[in-house]
Amino acid sequence: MSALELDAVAKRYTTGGEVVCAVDGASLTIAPGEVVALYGPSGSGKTTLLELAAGTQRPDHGSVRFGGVDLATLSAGEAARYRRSLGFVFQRFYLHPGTSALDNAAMKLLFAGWAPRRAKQQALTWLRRVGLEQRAGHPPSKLSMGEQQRVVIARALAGEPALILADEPTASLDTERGRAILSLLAGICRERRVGMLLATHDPDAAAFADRVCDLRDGLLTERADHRPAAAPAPART
Ligand SMILES: Nc1ncnc2c1ncn2[C@@H]1O[C@H](COP(=O)(O)OP(=O)(O)OP(=O)(O)O)[C@@H](O)[C@H]1O
Repeated sequence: MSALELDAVAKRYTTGGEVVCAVDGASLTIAPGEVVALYGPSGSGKTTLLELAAGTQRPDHGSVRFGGVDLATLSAGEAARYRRSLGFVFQRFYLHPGTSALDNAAMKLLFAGWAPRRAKQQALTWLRRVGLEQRAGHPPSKLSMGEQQRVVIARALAGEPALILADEPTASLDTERGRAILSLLAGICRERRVGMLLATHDPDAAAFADRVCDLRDGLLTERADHRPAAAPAPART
């Protein structure tokens, strides 16, 4: 069964009498462990589609289902629980500056009510998995951009997410570090059977996806001839 299914989803914004069709009848499925890129220029509707997938926006038409359940039918509490089950990886890291990589990676678990010791153990497991165990005690200011994004990935995966929503996750990184991060993230998603919707305007990032959907003015077209890029050699980030 598909993890996420968008069926003929449309979303318009009206501002000052002007109507913008941000997403125009998009249909898309993501299976567990599948990495799907939304590739398009600024303003093409990528973030809106991610928000529809997260349930933070409601479609004007069509449906968004997760595990077969239409998000529109969820109560406020169920919708909040669904959002908590997602892992978010953004261009900006949103790391807490005053605390260590370990505390940052554990933060979501602590908010979710995990006991501190267990949360830190889980966070450390994921920092180890992304190659940052030796830097666990460092605050974000003492980490490189690539290392900070690895903390974000550890934070997202520590909660054992049902789905990862990534919005331009490599935009703050140079090409080599971006490739290393994407390769790591895509590899973990496939290994853990977690689907990922990856919004990007970077062809290098899209290349790591199993499938690529081109977005233009809210219209989505899946590429028929896409083949995922091979993982690059490990690089320092
Ligand atoms: N809250 C909003 N109110 C009005 N218009 C909006 C709103 N959010 C997005 N839009 C418009 O919808 C269209 C799609 O925007 P969206 O942010 O989804 O695209 P994007 O591909 O993610 O762009 P970017 O890469 O620049 O973030 C754009 O024309 C944008 O101006």
